[in-house]
Amino acid sequence: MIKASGVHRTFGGVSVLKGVDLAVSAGELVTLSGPSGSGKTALLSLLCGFDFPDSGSVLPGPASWSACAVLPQSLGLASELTLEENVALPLRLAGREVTGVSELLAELGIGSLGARYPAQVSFGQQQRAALARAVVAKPAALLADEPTAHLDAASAVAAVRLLRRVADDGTAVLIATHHDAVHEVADRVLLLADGKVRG
Ligand SMILES: Nc1ncnc2c1ncn2[C@@H]1O[C@H](COP(=O)(O)OP(=O)(O)OP(=O)(O)O)[C@@H](O)[C@H]1O
Repeated sequence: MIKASGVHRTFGGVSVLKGVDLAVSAGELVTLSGPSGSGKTALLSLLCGFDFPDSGSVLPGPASWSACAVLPQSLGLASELTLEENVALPLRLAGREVTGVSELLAELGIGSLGARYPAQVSFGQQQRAALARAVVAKPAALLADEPTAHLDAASAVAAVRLLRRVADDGTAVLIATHHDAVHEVADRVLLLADGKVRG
């Protein structure tokens, strides 16, 4: 479950989020649209506990990869680990068997790059590895910020198909995106504008 109730957040005296309410249930894929600078990234940061609201409450907040996986715009891959090791990380941290890593990389078209380090692949390839890392542990919640922003059309199709399947398998998925291809597979499309969520 992903939830925001009455969330307010001000940066440097500018009120960006002015009472945001939203809820995403297990098995639901919800997209968040809104103009550049409307606060989509700020809201995802609050929901995953990277930041804290001035008032109001959020779920899940700070959590493990298995409870809430995050695909930030900056990706956050560990530079000292190969792509394969990055993707395996949530499973290792949870003490779980490492399985499904090469299948995910292959599904996203980067099956031959698993032994490379992030600096040795393109940003779009890094983005696909970060997506694989976000879904590998079948998290209860998944927050993705512009997950197709750096992908070509074919790679974006594979990414969108994977995100939809993850939701169908029971994860609550919230995606900030400008891409129609992602909105098209959503159960609901929300709009963040003037500091509030509608839709
Ligand atoms: N840590 C911060 N410190 C100061 N201002 C911030 C901070 N985080 C966000 N902001 C401001 O909050 C507003 C919303 O930014 P945010 O990145 O959330 O927008 P966005 O909707 O994700 O935009 P985009 O679609 O371009 O990614 C912007 O005006 C931004 O400058």
